[in-house]
Amino acid sequence: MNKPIIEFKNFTFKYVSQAEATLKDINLTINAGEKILIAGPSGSGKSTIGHCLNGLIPEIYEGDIQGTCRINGKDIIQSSIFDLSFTTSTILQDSDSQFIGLTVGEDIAFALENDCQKQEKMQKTIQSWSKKLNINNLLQQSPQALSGGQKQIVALAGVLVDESPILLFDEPLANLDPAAGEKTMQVIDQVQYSLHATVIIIEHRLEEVLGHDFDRIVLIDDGKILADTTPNNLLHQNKLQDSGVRPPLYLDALKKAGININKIPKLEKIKNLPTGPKIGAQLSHWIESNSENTSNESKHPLLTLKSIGHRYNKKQLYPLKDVTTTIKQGDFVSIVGQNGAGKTTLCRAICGFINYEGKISLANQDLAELSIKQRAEKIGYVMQNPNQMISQKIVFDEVALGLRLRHIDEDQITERVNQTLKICGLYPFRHWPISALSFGQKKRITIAAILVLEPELIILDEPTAGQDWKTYTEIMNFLNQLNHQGKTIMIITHDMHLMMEYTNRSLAFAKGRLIADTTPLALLTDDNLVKAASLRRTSLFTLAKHYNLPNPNKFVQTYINDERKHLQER
Ligand SMILES: Nc1ncnc2c1ncn2[C@@H]1O[C@H](COP(=O)(O)OP(=O)(O)OP(=O)(O)O)[C@@H](O)[C@H]1O
Ligand SMILES: Nc1ncnc2c1ncn2[C@@H]1O[C@H](COP(=O)(O)OP(=O)(O)OP(=O)(O)O)[C@@H](O)[C@H]1O
Repeated sequence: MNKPIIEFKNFTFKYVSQAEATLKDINLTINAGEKILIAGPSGSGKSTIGHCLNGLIPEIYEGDIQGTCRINGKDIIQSSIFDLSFTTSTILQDSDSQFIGLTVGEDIAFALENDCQKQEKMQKTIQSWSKKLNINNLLQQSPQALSGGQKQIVALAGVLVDESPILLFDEPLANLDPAAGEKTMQVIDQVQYSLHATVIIIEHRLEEVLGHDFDRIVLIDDGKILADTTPNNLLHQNKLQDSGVRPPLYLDALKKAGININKIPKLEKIKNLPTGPKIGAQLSHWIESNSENTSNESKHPLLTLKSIGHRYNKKQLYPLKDVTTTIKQGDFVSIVGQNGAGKTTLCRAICGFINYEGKISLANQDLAELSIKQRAEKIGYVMQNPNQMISQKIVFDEVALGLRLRHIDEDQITERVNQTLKICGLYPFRHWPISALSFGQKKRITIAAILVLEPELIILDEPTAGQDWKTYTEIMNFLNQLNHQGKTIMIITHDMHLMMEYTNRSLAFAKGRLIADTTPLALLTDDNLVKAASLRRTSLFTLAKHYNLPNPNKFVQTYINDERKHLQER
């Protein structure tokens, strides 16, 4: 078991187009059968490490290499992508670029066809994996007709059927609904157990992944390894926060309540936290001294949806149906629920990208009377996949495009674009080619390109998916600021804490239907709704339960109030 399968020795890599090395003097050994989490802020080089494991470096992404990187005993300089495809299976962050087959079934079969498996065995393998991942009803569908989360799960199946010794997952949870995310982590655990595979997961959402066991966390910052240790050791240090990775919420809650977490020996699982009365009493005291209810009831109706429906084709199992609700001026709405439930479809209808049943009005004007361009002046839409939105080569030009199309004066464009780039943390990159940026950085560009237009209603499809904590906070604080200035914001998200902390209202979807329109807290407290909409409670609820706090909701609310208070002070 202790045989190294991945060995980086004094490894430095510089992309051809970069002036500086992206990976700097990496020394990392991973043994066969280990399960490793690679965490670090956006642009720190996590995916670049992944590219070395699957041979994209140096074959596709050329650059200067110093030191060595050996995968399964072979130096990557001497291996081809083809050689490494037998060793490493990769699920990419951007699953769109991963599809080859015409149907989902064909796509999953592709890896097996490469291995020259018999048709019958292939069918069995595909059936078994698609059942485990709950996608057997999608096998005949075209991969391009899947929702964002469905694509992610199909890409995952394509990787798992391959049964390679190294499984590399680059942000596997980014687009999954909370229940599917948890299921995926369980499936990865099972695969590792049954295949004795080496599992490398690149993910910065520790809240979602740390409930599962990892041998080590490798923390990367600015191309260097900042820590390579057990989750428990790392949670006792401040390195995560210092490098901009958010620790799990329950640890933050313990700290906020004045509990010295360094005195607690085992931190990585809530169930292992000491259960004596002391911590519970301290948490209860914190709740009592901090409870206040914040509500910002908004008044004027802005967007009215009446019986909205859309069906892509006759085969569609659960078309969007009968969505009726009114979004008020100044609302900050989260749209949550199951992968494939129709969230993006609803937003496409609101923007007029697709035909729909029913009537949509903005401030009493029927939107059907407007052209898509006129609609876009009033409603800004930030899509899920940045690659579908980007059309320019240089960062500044991409953000300036909308203003240029509207013939705004060039001086004003420079001022507005620069201001937005600063807010989105992209100002230093303004003259960069977009192709040289990380996925997370590209996502931020597309948000900047919409924000710069200052529309009346902004709809964002998972703006924080794949974003590190710093960027997440920057983006959400910026949206929060816009919301406080009166802008109405709707946000599709699978991040339950984001929903709780930032939004005042949640629309929950399942199987094409709007099943709840309520406050985030009320939604997450209702067992039936949580199950039906594939949601998941955050670790704050689990902590409250672990300490038998009399009112878990009040505890969660206290945490949120505290976070909001700090937000206002910033
Ligand atoms: N193909 C490329 N060509 C040139 N530079 C690149 C390329 N891909 C990445 N980089 C550079 O390497 C840096 C690290 O990128 P990488 O994708 O490894 O980061 P990451 O830690 O995975 O980030 P994220 O969490 O945002 O995906 C980026 O800042 C980018 O400038
Ligand atoms: N272009 C398309 N053609 C045919 N069917 C589609 C198309 N786009 C989406 N669908 C189907 O419509 C349903 C709703 O998709 P939608 O993208 O609205 O889901 P979603 O709730 O946004 O999911 P996710 O959380 O995974 O992004 C899904 O079952 C999907 O397979």
